[in-house]
Amino acid sequence: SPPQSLLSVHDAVAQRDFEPTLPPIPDDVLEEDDNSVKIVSLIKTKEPLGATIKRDESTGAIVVARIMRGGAADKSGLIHEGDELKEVNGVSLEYKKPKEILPLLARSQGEITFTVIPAFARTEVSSDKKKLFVRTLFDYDPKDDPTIPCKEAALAFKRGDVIQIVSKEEDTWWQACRHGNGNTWAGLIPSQQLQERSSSSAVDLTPTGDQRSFRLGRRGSRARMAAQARRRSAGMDSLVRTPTYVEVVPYHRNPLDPHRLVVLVGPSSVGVNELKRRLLISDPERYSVTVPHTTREKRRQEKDGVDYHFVSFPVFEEDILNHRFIEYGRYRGHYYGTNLDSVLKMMAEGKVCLLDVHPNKIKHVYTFEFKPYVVFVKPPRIEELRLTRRRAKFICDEEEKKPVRIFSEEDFEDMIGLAESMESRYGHLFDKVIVNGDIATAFRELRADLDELEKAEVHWIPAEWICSSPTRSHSDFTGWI
Ligand SMILES: Nc1ncnc2c1ncn2[C@@H]1O[C@H](COP(=O)(O)OP(=O)(O)OP(=O)(O)O)[C@@H](O)[C@H]1O
Repeated sequence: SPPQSLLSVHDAVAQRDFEPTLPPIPDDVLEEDDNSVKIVSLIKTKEPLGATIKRDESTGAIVVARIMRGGAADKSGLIHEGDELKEVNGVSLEYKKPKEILPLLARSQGEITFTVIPAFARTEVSSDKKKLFVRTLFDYDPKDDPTIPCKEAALAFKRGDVIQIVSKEEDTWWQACRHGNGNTWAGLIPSQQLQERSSSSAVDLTPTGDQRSFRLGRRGSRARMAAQARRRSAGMDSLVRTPTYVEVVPYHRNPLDPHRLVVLVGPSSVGVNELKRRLLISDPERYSVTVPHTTREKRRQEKDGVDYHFVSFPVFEEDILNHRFIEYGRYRGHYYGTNLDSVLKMMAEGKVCLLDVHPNKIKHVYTFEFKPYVVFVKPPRIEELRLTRRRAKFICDEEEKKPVRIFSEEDFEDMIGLAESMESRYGHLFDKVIVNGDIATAFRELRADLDELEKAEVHWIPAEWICSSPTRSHSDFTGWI
């Protein structure tokens, strides 16, 4: 039994300069998970304990990353790799970063008490980590599905819902249940293979040539003709795999973590800038945008780092080669661009950074470091565009004689067409869709959604952010105790 083995550990190590003991658990400590919590005391000398700790990115827990062979922690036999540390000398580690914990430990000498959840107990407690969760990328209503073997046994869902897959035994029908509403029974859903096979609709994969420029070239008549040609050829292009499900994992945001990057995308002139502007003025303390980089000369009234980051050609080009630019372009002989470092800077300042890019740029920030929350701004139906944009003017092309003009029917059609191709091509990356009909309504909806994001206990983020990031250097900070 555990006490027996601990005693023998005690005997084995009592002669040395540290002394593991297992004191009784005080009544007031963590009583809700009583049987999974263990209190461990070690006597610490000037020597380190011989362990490293890190923060588990998906749960936010502080866990033992490594036990160094032959070190004090190792010899005690009381702490193991994967154990979660809850408290040190009665001080809760919740929301603490490894680098804040290290001084706590460095200061202590003599008896040092850890409250831990052993790794074996943790796997039961947080077995959510083992479960398979997916975000659905299509609407599913069994009532409209003639192929489902039993409509009553099916699970309906809306695109964007998070569901748990409980069985993949059959190739055609999987079993899934909703997360968190207490319903434990599962329902049938189409398997990935089945869904891919049954939706034979072609998805337009043509590159959408409208590089959403950052305030530089606007779409001129040539671009418009190209857009029309693209739309005509739509459907003749290669088929893509239909988006079905994407694996997600829970992420519990530590209040001290940077805010998620908010990426706003949408067809040109749909109103992305307008919404961004309203967010910024609604709460300038909270929201911010990045300062672009440029190689052009600083004008007298401009401030470096405020209007632009003014850099030389070689510096700019080196950053291009190092993939530091999310997007960049040349205008009148000079480079302009949005650099990853300026995004990180805003995030480090505790701001909600708003980034406005073409959806084909999302991939540059599609990592755990940025945790992008992607909002797609979509035009309403054409009737509503006509009504709401009656008086709106937009910048269509700086090269044209009349760079600012009112919307034409053709502009509305282009906007809707582009929105459709963006949605079919990048829709799997969108966390939220806002229809920008009436601007006040769209803004309210966006603002409310971002407020909710701030408060959310669990964020469902793509599993690929956790699994395939080899260089999570600073978030996977390892502290040496
Ligand atoms: N819901 C709306 N109702 C009326 N006018 C709108 C609405 N949304 C945006 N506008 C107006 O439409 C014009 C274009 O909007 P905006 O500049 O925000 O587009 P954008 O998506 O940022 O375009 P671009 O990518 O080309 O810069 C602006 O004059 C803006 O005020």
